[in-house]
Amino acid sequence: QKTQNIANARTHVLEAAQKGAQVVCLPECFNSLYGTQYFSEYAESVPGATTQALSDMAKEANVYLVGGSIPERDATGKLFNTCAQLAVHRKIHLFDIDIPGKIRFQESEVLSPGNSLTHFDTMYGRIGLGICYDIRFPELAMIAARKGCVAMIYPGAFNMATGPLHWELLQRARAVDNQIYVATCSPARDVNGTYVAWGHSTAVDPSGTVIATTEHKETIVYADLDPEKLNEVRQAIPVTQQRRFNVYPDVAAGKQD
Ligand SMILES: O=C(O)CCC(=O)C(=O)O
Repeated sequence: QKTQNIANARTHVLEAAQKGAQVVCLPECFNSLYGTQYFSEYAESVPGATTQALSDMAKEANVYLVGGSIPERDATGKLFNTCAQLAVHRKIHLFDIDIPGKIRFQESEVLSPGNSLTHFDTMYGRIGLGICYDIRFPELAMIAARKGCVAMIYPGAFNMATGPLHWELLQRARAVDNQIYVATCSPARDVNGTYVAWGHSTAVDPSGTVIATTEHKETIVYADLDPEKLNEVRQAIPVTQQRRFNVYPDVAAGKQD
């Protein structure tokens, strides 16, 4: 299954590149099944076999590749949900929720959280990373934007309960608050799986408009990042220059608790 998932990723990365994509993102847990019962079985070291395969396919396709995420096992045996290509981002906020009658999921039963923010530089601008549940925490995108990121990318797998409620809303919120692009990449929906993903990989522009999206089947979603659009939005509604950190010093200081 893992080998097949990696081969499938390679096929799609090459196809995306062939159609002109320059930055490509894979879904959350793209090489494994998603569920606390599966992470240990699929986990591997970073760097490891999957990250090597990602490097190879990025080179072959000649793209910047955001490697979705994979279950990672570190040297001490701890497990993480990790995006491991270009930059290593370990999911900071573990997905622990309990909506009675709908969904209970406790990543923290088996995973440990990452403890640092991640961004990387490309020739198209600086890009920030988060994984799925991380998108619910506006601080990541806010800090990324303040560090000059033009986009946030979130590999993610929302579900049938929270997907319709919040998936698009959160992307548009992160985009409009920070006047950046936001892109998400979800696994396709498998109704026979133990975790049924919402799908709907999407891209949102800095004005908060959805510029590309899809339903729940396997596909590739394409969008253009336009530096002019960033300037236009930031000049028209200049909130990025109008912040008054002296009025909210806690935010300015990046206060923890
Ligand atoms: O925040 C949600 O509703 C879903 C999050 C999730 O599926 C994840 O973090 O993997």
